[in-house]
Amino acid sequence: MGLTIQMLGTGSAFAKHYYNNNALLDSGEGKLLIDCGTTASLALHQMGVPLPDIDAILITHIHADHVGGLEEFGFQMNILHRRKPLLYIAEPLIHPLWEHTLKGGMSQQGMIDKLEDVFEVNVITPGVSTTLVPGIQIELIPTQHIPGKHSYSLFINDRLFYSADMVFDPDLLHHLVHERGCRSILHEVQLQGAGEVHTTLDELLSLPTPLQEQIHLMHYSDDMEQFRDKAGIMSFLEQQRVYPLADLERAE
Ligand SMILES: Nc1ccn([C@@H]2O[C@@H]3COP(=O)(O)O[C@H]3[C@H]2O)c(=O)n1
Ligand SMILES: [Zn+2]
Ligand SMILES: [Zn+2]
Repeated sequence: MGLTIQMLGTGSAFAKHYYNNNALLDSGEGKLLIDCGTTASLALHQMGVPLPDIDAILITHIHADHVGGLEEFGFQMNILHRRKPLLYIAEPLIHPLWEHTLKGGMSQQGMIDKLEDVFEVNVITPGVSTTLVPGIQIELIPTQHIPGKHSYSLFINDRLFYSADMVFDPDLLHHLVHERGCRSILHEVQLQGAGEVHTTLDELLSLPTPLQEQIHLMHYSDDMEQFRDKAGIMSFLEQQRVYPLADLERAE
């Protein structure tokens, strides 16, 4: 079986019709969860995926729609399943994830006082393609989102670019497609307004046609249906649909 990708949700941080923009990659040999937002455990429940079936979690950046479900995930796995989930994370995210996000809910005197007490923490180095679960290699690519906050997009199996929340970076997209063999792009999109911390639909529409053909849109707001015919040849990913990676790639 080839790699499949299933979005737990495709919504922006404020969406109510769509769950948080988190993804489940399945190589057939292992499952990797990309981000674990506030709605992750409910979405996984609806998808029929028990938490212990997930082999590892990878975090792109610290916002609730990407890490807000880690407390429940960690507690469920530790308390109900007696296992520490494997957490892949870039080193600069460890301190803010524990001190600013999880510690308030998870710390427990004499038992839990650091991230490693709940998760099996594996640090991954940006710029280095690393096998996280069998059949899934990820390279973290630092991308800009919020000034002063670290955020990492993903290059998966040397062929799929998965944007974290990020401002428009056309040079990176050109580089990946023309020099790195990238064959499809899952890109966050902000449908209306100025893209101060996100990439707008208008910015993506400014890309050359062959690049747009590779782009599938995610992390969109509740009014997405009004934009279906305004996105040109770019398509909107559907939450919880299982996409074989090959189906996301443009026919040559
Ligand atoms: N400077 C900021 C910071 C945050 N935000 C909004 O808050 C959301 C947090 O999650 P997100 O998915 O990164 O989207 C962010 C913006 O909608 C924003 O619009 N501008
Ligand atoms: Zn987000
Ligand atoms: Zn964000």
